[in-house]
Amino acid sequence: MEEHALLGAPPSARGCLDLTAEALLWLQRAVRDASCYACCFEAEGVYHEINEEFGGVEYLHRQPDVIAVHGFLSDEECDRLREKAEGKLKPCGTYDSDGRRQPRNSNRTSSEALVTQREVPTIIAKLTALLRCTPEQLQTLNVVRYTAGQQFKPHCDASSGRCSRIEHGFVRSTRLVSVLVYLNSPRRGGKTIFPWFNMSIQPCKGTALLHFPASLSYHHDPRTLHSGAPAIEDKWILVTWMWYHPRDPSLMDEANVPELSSSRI
Ligand SMILES: O=C(O)CCC(=O)C(=O)O
Ligand SMILES: [Fe+2]
Repeated sequence: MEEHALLGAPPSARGCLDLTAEALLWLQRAVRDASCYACCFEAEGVYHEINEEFGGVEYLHRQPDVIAVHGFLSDEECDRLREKAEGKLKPCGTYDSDGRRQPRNSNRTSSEALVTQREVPTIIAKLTALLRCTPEQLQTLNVVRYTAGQQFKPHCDASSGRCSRIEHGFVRSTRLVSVLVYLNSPRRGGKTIFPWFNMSIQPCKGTALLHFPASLSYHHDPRTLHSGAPAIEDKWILVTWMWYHPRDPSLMDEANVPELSSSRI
């Protein structure tokens, strides 16, 4: 792999990260995108502002911003979420460019269970306070479990421009904030990795991790490429995304999503 004008030597050559060939291809494509959008980062790179006064906020990286919120969920809230989802998990799907769910996909080998907002009112209140958004801007929450060897290969959580039609009930919108909350603390494996700036985060129970996949002018930020590295021990997370616009309830109504259990968190 040649040294790149923007990136310098690839990360593996610098001995920082052992990237797969696939990840390097992603990076090359990201570099191409980045040169297209280089001017936008300065001129239009305005991102959603979260509530920095929310307890536990720590910037792990700036431009692009990656934020940890320590103690976002209590141990008990994490345990109760895992209990809710246990036994209800199904293999994760992925979504094509038209937002259609694709069955099992080798890029994302974990299992998931959707959690309706009515089951987790306390968590929704925390999310809306932290993100400064309405519940209707939140994509239906998802509890995800990775067992040994399972992973989510390098990807970005938004693509350029508004989504082509309807995704998860959101119309011609985009994801402004990605939120994942670690529900346990595996000691080995399962790191969240941002190869662009060589950052890897070891899951820590109750910590939320935020990044900003697209700007307020709908430019996706290729620097936010990230992956969930293969798990060694079980890894559990809660994931959701804050969208630019509220969901259209006639297209995706959580009233039609079955509850995982009768307990409320
Ligand atoms: O599991 C992780 O650490 C990353 C998950 C992720 O990127 C996603 O669900 O979009
Ligand atoms: Fe992601």
